[in-house]
Amino acid sequence: MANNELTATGSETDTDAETDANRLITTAVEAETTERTGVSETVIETRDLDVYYGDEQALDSVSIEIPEHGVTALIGPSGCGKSTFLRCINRMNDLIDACRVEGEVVFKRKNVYDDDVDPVALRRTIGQVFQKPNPFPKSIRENVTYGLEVQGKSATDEDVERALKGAALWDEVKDQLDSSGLDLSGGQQQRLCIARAIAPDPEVILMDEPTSALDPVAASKIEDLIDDLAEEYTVVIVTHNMQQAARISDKTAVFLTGGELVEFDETATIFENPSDSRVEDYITGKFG
Ligand SMILES: Nc1ncnc2c1ncn2[C@@H]1O[C@H](COP(=O)(O)OP(=O)(O)OP(=O)(O)O)[C@@H](O)[C@H]1O
Repeated sequence: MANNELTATGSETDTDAETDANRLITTAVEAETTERTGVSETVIETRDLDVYYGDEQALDSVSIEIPEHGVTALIGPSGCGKSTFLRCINRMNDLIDACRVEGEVVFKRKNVYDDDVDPVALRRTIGQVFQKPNPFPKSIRENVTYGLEVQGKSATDEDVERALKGAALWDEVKDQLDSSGLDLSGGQQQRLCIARAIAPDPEVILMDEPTSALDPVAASKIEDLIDDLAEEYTVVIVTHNMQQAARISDKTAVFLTGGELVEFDETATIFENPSDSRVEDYITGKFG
């Protein structure tokens, strides 16, 4: 959990730990080198989104406008509905029988829950990368070409090279494209999954804690990659790591227990000057 990471700074008292946590986060915000400023169009908008698993409500009337390009981070304590929210965007929740969605998820002016939306096609336009790298037990090349071939398109060598370069993996694997994707390291496997997600040329990439199963060096490479991807794609990322959110995101949404979206703003504002005292309490480690 982020709290543990933030307080594992050798501080002797809670107050010291809080100060250290704030300093770490502020430094991360200040250190963010890529400033993607300017007005961006909304690409995903949810309106009064409620989600239930059986009788349990997981999201409570969430309305948000996510801008095109850049990185939007979703943070909040365990069980507050971050992954549920992410899965609504490309209808991955359809695969969970007990899940019921009410309200709207508008992607480029179209409600993705309209009857005429094909969820499989939607998931190619809104790709997803999961917490644990999950390459197919196939060659590196086949992992990348899969997304194009299920659309009935033949994938060229150029397509493979483009996707692997886009995922910052090409130089490491260009001489072993026919080896199994499972023989790669964890970090390389995650970049292969990113290459697979970008091969069909999506507009949005959803990432659910994409670095939490990786060592710090591999995680740092993925963070750099996310920064590059955000030039071309809209990236929405769930993270438990507040320093990571501060480092890599342009905007941050804070969810709290009960599936409530409490605050959504520029990342610097969320970490340095949040409006809601519950956000400040969460960020300074008072709960969560
Ligand atoms: N497949 C499911 N079936 C039933 N309940 C679920 C399912 N997935 C999530 N939930 C419940 O919905 C709520 C929100 O869960 P979700 O995984 O979206 O939260 P989260 O903020 O992503 O949590 P974490 O940070 O621990 O991953 C929780 O109470 C969880 O138990």
